[in-house]
This record gives sequence, structure tokens and C-alpha cells, in this order.
Amino acid sequence: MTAVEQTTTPAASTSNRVHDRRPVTVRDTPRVLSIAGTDPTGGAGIQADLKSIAANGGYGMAVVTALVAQNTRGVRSVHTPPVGFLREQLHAVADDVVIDAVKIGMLGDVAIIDAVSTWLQETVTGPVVLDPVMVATSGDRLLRRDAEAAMRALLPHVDLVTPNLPELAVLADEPVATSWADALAQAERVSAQAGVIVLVKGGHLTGTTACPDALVDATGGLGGDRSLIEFDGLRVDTRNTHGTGCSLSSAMATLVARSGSWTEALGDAKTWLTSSLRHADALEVGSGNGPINHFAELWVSSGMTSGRQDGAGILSGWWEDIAEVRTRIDRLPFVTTLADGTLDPARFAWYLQQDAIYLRAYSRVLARASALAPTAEEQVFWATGAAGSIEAEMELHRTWLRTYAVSGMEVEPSATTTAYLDHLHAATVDGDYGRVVAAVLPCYWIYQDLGERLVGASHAEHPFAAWLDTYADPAFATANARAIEIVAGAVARANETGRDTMRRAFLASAAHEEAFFAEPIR
Ligand SMILES: Nc1ncnc2c1ncn2[C@@H]1O[C@H](COP(=O)(O)OP(=O)(O)OP(=O)(O)O)[C@@H](O)[C@H]1O
Ligand SMILES: Cc1ncc(CO)c(N)n1
Repeated sequence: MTAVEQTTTPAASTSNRVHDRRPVTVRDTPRVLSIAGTDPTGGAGIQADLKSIAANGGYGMAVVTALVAQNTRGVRSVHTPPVGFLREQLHAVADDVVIDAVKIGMLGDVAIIDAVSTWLQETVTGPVVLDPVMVATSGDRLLRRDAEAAMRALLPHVDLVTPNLPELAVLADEPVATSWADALAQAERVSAQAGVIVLVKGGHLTGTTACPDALVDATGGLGGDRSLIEFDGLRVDTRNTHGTGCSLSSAMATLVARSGSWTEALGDAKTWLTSSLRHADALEVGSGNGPINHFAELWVSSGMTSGRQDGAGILSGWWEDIAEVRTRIDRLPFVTTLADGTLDPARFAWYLQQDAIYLRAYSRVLARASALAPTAEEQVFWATGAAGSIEAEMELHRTWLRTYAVSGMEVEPSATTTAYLDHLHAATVDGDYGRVVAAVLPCYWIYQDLGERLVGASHAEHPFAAWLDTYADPAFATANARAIEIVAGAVARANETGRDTMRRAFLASAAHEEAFFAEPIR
């Protein structure tokens, strides 16, 4: 393969960094060096780095800082070779090979940090990514506490740092952020202080189905003078997350050397990582927190493995398939004006009337799901949903539609409402439980997801506050989570044809949701 070489500077530099951000020499197959500790079970550390670099299109090289006796359950002991030998390894690589990007992982102690820092400053001209490894997923320390200050001092010598939330707190020398907004503010301070770009990782956020990541550059060097770029992500329901941090940082080093853009690199890395997490359970490596499946996409696309996933994995794939639908819904004038309060009340009333018609029919579809349910628990769940749906319809007439003095008016379903309901009814005709529950799911899931954002727009004087606040009902979030689980169970039991039918029912309902939100304002 011919390398296409082109030198770019991905980010401008001002601030108090000691070197200008290193330029990137873009190359098809960049030569990427990982400097890190080992994991003999292959899921984290330098073994994960080599897999991640290869999976993302780079040529991987490895200099070992420390040998770690660990597995998926935890760390047993660490053996650190003399630091002089670390220097010999670094020089052996650099004396012979052009290094297009560097990823740094476990450093362990002050002597190692100093040796790597000196070598970086003397030798490396390409982009450097630092994963400030401090504690393993299992909770075991991988960095001596007395080396934390040296880790902070290393920041100005690298281009990108990728802390999880506890590591970010150590770098900022502050308490751990408890919300995503706090984490972004903390990252901004670290970025301004050290002149480094910070990739904030949301893997450790609790109480949310989201798993966001963000790039923060206080110098505004992220393209278009931006200082923050956020990437939404859906949390994959798996305990097999060993080595996600190692894998992400190596993917970033590789992808920035291929594209010249940190933003593009994170978009691609996150898509790849999410898919590798989705296929993690199939590996069955170890009994603790197992590794991700670095090559899943390549194996599936080359026909090497079937790519059979568990139900939850399949559903997060569907959710990603409708990512564009969800983005378009967020941008619809009906949704944006509902959020900022400028929505014409007449348009809102018209929407509510259509919603009332919808809820009444939706209740009957949920009742059908209840009738077809394979277990008493699922039967109760859908019956409860059916009751809730018709109660919501009656409540609409008692409250909002009365406020708008249109309660007595007979309203016809619009063409859009009719099309959505026809689709739901069609899903019930052949008595296929999977098809019915897949078809009803987008109404739960998209509503819940959109609601999480709309609740944030509500305040005491907001004209639609009472409506927006209904989205915050925790019972709805619980019902949504259970509906997702039930559909995941049904898809896991289905054969290939059944799965395809379910997926098509789900995607079609998502498209009907978009049309429904689009219709009030054209
Ligand atoms: N369950 C999950 N589903 C989807 N993405 C995840 C999940 N867990 C972690 N990630 C992603 O993996 C990357 C690493 O995040 P995390 O915050 O877990 O880092 P870490 O703690 O350094 O990882 P490690 O487990 O290797 O120590 C981030 O991009 C994060 O969004
Ligand atoms: C060597 C090594 N680096 C990083 C991590 C973090 O997951 C780990 N468990 N082991």
C-alpha cells in the first residue's frame, strides 16, 4: 500500500505548554508505539493496545514499562525491570523505525515517568496520547500515589490525555466530578493549566443509560475555534469492559495519525469501541470483567464469525441504526420550540389532540402484547402499560385539552397519525409477540430519550413547564428500561427471520415517531 503522507497541525497552541502541539504526518498505516504495562490475559495493557492499533489500521509496536501478573479478576503483583532497560527499549525502536504516533499507558512510578518524559522531549515528533492509568477496572492501583504529581508534570509534554473521571480528578487535584457538566468544567481547567487536549470519558458515570465522551481544548483548537466537542454514546449492557481505556487511547493515537483530526478520530474510535463492547460477551474470556472484542467488526464482515450477539447487543445496534432519526427529531421545529417555550399554543393543542388519538389506539396494541406475552410478568407489564396509556389519554382531555378549550371538538386522526397506527395494528395481525413488542418499543424509548433533554429545558416560568415535567417521571424511565429488556429477551429467542421482522418493525416505528413530531409545524 502506498502511504499518502501529508503534514497537518491538528490543533493550534498558545497557553503555557512547553512544546507546540506536535504536527501529525498522516499515513494510511501509521507506525504506532505503545509504552505500557502488560496483561497476560490479553484484555488490557500493551496486549490490548496492539490489538486496538491493528483493528484501527495501524502497525503496532510495544515497549514494556512493567510486567503485571493480572487477569480479568484483578492484579496480583507487578515486576518493574530496571529503568535503564526501559530506555534501551525506547532507543532501540526510535533508532530504527519512524514513529508516527505514541500511546502511553501504565507508567507505575516516578522514575519511569521521568525516563519516558525525557525520551519524548528528545525524540518524538508525532502526536502523543497519554492514558493516565492509575487504577485497574478491578480497583487495584497501577500508579504509586507518590507519582501523581509527576503524572501532572507530564501533561504539558503530551498532546491528548484520556482520563476516566477519578483520574481526571487527580490531574485537576480536585474531588471527583459527580455530574457530566462538572467533569467538563474540570477538564477545561486541566486543559488550560497544562495546554493539553483532554478526552473526558463517561464510562464511570452512574444512573444513566448514556455513555458520553468529549474532547476539551481550552485553546479552542478543535476546529472552528471550538473548545468542546461531545460525543453521545449508548451504554452497552455488559460487564466485559476490561481494557476499554487502553483500547480507546491506542485507537485515538492510530486514528489521529490516519486522519489528522482528533475529532474525526474520536468519532471513529467510539463507533468501533461500542461495536467491540457489543460483541464482548461472546468471547467468554475469564470470570471477572472480561475483554472487549477488538476484531469483531472485521471478523463479522469477512465471514469469519457469525457475529451472533445477545439480545441487548442487538438492541443497541438498532438504537444506533436510528441515530440519524433521533438527531433529526431533536432538531425539529416542534421540538426546539417546545423546549424554548416559543411554540404556538394552537400547534401544541393540535399535537395533543393527535397524541390523544394515538394513545387510545396504542393502549389497545399494548393490550395485544399483553395477550401474547409468554410469561405472567410480561403479561402484567404490557397490561399495565395499556392501562397507563388510556389513562394518559383521559388525563389529556381533563387537563391540557380543556385548557385550550377544545375538549368537546371531535378531531380526525391526521394522515401521519393514521399511518403510524396502521403500522402498529399490522404488527399485531399475525400474533407474533416479537413483532408487536419491537413495534411498540420506539414510542417508549425515543420518548424517554428525548424527555431527558426536554426536562433540562423546563423552569418555573416556562409556558409548557407542566408538560415538560411529565417527562421526568421516574416510573416512565423504569418502564422504558423494562420494555427494552423484554424486547431484548424476545430478540434473543427469535431466529434470523424473526429478528429481521422485529428490526423492521422497530425501524418503521422510529420513522413514524419522527413524522409524528414533524407534523405539527411544517
Ligand atoms: N458499558 C459501556 N458501553 C459503552 N461504552 C463504554 C462502556 N464502558 C465504557 N465505555 C467507553 O469506553 C471508554 C473508556 O471509558 P472508561 O471511563 O470506562 O475508561 P477507563 O476507566 O479508563 O477504562 P478501563 O476500564 O480500561 O480502566 C470510553 O469511551 C467510554 O465511553
Ligand atoms: C497494564 C495495564 N494497564 C492498564 C490497565 C487498566 O485497565 C490494566 N488493567 N493493566
